[in-house]
Amino acid sequence: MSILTIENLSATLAGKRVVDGVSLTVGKGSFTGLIGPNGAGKSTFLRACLGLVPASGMVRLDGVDLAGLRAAERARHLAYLPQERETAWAMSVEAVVALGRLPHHARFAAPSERDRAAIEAAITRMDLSAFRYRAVTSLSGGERARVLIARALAQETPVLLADEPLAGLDPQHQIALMRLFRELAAEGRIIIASMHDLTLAARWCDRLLLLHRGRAHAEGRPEAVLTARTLEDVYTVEAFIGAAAGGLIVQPVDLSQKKDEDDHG
Ligand SMILES: Nc1ncnc2c1ncn2[C@@H]1O[C@H](COP(=O)(O)OP(=O)(O)OP(=O)(O)O)[C@@H](O)[C@H]1O
Repeated sequence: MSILTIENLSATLAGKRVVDGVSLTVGKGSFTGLIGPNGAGKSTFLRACLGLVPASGMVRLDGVDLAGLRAAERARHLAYLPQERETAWAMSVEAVVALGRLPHHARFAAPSERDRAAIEAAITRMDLSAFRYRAVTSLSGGERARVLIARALAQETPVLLADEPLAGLDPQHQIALMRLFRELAAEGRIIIASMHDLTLAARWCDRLLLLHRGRAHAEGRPEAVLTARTLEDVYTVEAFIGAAAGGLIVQPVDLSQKKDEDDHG
């Protein structure tokens, strides 16, 4: 039973406390949505979990302190999809996905049967077969995003931390990705993904962590976290929250516009 325990995680950047004492415990099979307004600290929280920014607190996977591991070993535990999708070199899609296997074999070693199977599975899952020999630099933003997700999948880690994986994807691929994350969780992985689409977060995540000014403002099941009051307090928007088959629909609305129309109509 894998359990990821994040205790009192804090990070300070340029003298500002950007992540402030955030704790979260998630077990295998869970898909957690990390939500919060721009600048709330979501990316920094994920990067702090990975040891990519100086942080205090503790991140443990099944009791193992991840900060104490060497980079390659940590990469066998945690895969990370960064927010930045730029790729500098004109490598083929297949070669980029294969980079996900680097933590699993000795430098310069030929890919094993297992490596090849993981690369194939990731390419198929991300619907990239038609692109496999294309240079990543020739792909559209959304296609490139899918390549980087495939690279993280090929890493075959028990934990996947994804920073805005939905950004740049069309609705069909957004839903496919949320379904995939649910499947990966059902296979026993731990998924934490930051996102801004609250309806997708509510429908597909089994829990949400809402960050606000670096702190955990709310955490729990989507219905408990996504209340009109919370959305107003944290996002300073009013929202239509409706129940529909498959989960909540959360639609921020500008109620002042409606009021103006009523007043003048
Ligand atoms: N390298 C840095 N130096 C100084 N401040 C930083 C740095 N990186 C991030 N910040 C600040 O930390 C805060 C949190 O940023 P972060 O990127 O973690 O937010 P976020 O919740 O991911 O936002 P978004 O939804 O806009 O991606 C912001 O105020 C940001 O300006």
